[in-house]
Amino acid sequence: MSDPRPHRTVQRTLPARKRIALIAHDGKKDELLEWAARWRDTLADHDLVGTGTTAGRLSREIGLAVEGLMSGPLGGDQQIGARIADQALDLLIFFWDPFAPQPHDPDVKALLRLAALWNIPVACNAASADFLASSPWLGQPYEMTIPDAKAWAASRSSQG
Ligand SMILES: O=C(CO)COP(=O)(O)O
Repeated sequence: MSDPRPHRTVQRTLPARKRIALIAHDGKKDELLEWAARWRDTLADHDLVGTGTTAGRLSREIGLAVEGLMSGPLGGDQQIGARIADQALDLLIFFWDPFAPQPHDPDVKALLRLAALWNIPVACNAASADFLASSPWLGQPYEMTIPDAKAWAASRSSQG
């Protein structure tokens, strides 16, 4: 059986102006809003995207420009995941609720899996988000490694 794990990596440079996804489950939305209000000026220097309800509240209540995708239970987590796979997202701030099972838990798991796979910095609560937002790399290009998708596809097609 083939090794189910990509071994080769390539370099990816995250741009100085980051594309940041902001997401919160209902039980965590107030916490995310509070956090985003504290970091408002920092966040305003980057391109923000969010799942529908979260993005709407960030725009309305804090005045941040946030591109709103589909609401999470309707596919928004998957849309964010697709951006990760396309290398079109640089940071994920996702306050998921450890106390509330979601009807779309498989989508949440899929999003977190893609973030881990593609080496995306992720914050899951206010403290980890503070660390990300205060990182010197937030406003600078950042070099990192990601799986080599071409080598992965080539090795799998040569086995078939
Ligand atoms: O459910 C979510 C993430 O899994 C968030 O979606 P909303 O921002 O639309 O509430």
